[in-house]
This record gives sequence, structure tokens and C-alpha cells, in this order.
Amino acid sequence: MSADILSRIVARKHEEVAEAEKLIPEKNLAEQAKARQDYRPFFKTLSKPGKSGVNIIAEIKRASPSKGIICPDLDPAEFARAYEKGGASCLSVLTDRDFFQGSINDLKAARKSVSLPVLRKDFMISPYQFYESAAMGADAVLLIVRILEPVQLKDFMQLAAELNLDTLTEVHSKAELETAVKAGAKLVGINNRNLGTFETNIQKAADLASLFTSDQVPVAESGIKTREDIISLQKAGIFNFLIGESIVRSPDPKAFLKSLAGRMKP
Ligand SMILES: O=P(O)(O)OC[C@@H](O)[C@@H](O)c1c[nH]c2ccccc12
Repeated sequence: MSADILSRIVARKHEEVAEAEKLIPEKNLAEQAKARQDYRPFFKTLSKPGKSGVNIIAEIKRASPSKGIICPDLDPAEFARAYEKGGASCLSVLTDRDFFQGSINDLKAARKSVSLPVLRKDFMISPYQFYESAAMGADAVLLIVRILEPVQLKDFMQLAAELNLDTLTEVHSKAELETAVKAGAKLVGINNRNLGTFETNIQKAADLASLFTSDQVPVAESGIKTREDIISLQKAGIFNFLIGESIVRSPDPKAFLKSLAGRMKP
């Protein structure tokens, strides 16, 4: 059943983009995108470890196809503030509606209430979405190697650069890592979750990080739940962690974030 979820998400995304283009033409968004002024440094923040020795990109995530409903009524502004107070280095906001119950408004509300750089977490398959991302105020976008042709990956990286959007390029295998590196990716996310099967194994990030050169900065993504998970991945040279579900489910996200970064007893 889950084997084709990713292709369903991508197929739906093409429809959504076509619908959005009818409401707001790309030309209009491009103007808004170019007028954007308050870019916040996502890549630069993640290029060296934060004060605690790690950077946490804390994610705002209401639901997911693998976990179902996580926290459907969450208030993105309130969560963003708790994440900032808990020492998060950046935010990630899911904007996919149909599979993750996110929205553009979630990103805008979260970003407005803090001063952290914000990653737009979505399935980027069309240039339209890059203009849209810059227009909504995102500082960075996710590029998932698995759903893009290598030339498309390169073109999208270039378009993102023109719009002053940083990119986090996501891989799940050695072959995808090679594709990412060839395309010039600098910030590379290793997704511990296989987006086709939902199988999650945090060892994945450690294994692939060993293949990185000093030109690429790794980000471990998905399935990270404890301080021990972080310590074990730090041993593999990783200092950036993208974490969603375990923070959203925590009764006290601010305190939980501090404990993940080793700044408070759990
Ligand atoms: O909630 P988790 O297991 O901590 O994972 C966060 C993040 O890595 C995950 O949401 C994610 C990583 N890559 C994606 C691509 C699309 C959608 C979601 C994702």
C-alpha cells in the first residue's frame, strides 16, 4: 500500500500546482518573490555547530502519511516561539496540505513570530513552487533527489539561488548522494526514512555521512527521538538534526529541545 504513496503525493502535487497557477499566475508571484527583502541565513546557520555543539531544525508537523495525525490543531506561531526559546537553530514547516495537513499560512504564521530561518518542507516538482516559496517568505526549500531528474535538480538549484532561497538536498542512498554532489549540493539531508516504504533507521545517516567530503554539510533527518540518538550521530560527524514528530508530541517542546541539545537533563 505505502509503496506508491510517494508517487501519489507527486501526482497530486502536479494537480495542485496547476490549480494554484490558475489563481495566481507565476508572473505575479515572481514579482512578489523579487520584492522579498528579509532573507534569513539558513545555510550559513547550519554550516557550523551551534553553541551546544549541534543545530536542531525543529519541524512544525500536524500529520504525515506514515504516522497519521500527530497534532492537527497545533498553533504554528506558538510552536515556533517554543522552538526558538528551546534553542532551535532553524524551523522547518510542512506546507503540503493533502498528506501532511500543512499550509502556506502555517509557514507565514510561524516565521512571523520568531527570528529563525525557515525551511519550506514540501515536494518541489515545478518552478512555480520556487516563486511561491520566496513570495511566502521561506528562506530555504527542500529538494528531494528521489523525485527529480538530475537535470531538474540542477535547474532547481539554480532557480533557488536566483531567488535567494537556500536549498536542503535530500538523499536516502549512496547513488542519490552522488547525484546530489554532482548537482553541486552543499547542504545535504540524509533521510533516515525511506519515503517509499516508511521504514526508518537512524543508522542510515551515520552510514551515508561517512561518504561526505568537506564540501558537503550533512543534516540527519527523521526518526530522531532521544539525546542518545543525537550523540550517536555526532560520532559520525553530523551536527545538524531535522526533527519533527518527537518534538511535536512532547508535552513541553521547549524543554524537550533543550534536553535533545544536552542543555538540560531530560
Ligand atoms: O518527524 P520526524 O520523524 O522527526 O521527521 C522529520 C522530517 O525529517 C520529515 O518530516 C521529512 C524528511 N523528509 C521529508 C520529505 C517530505 C516530508 C517529510 C519529510
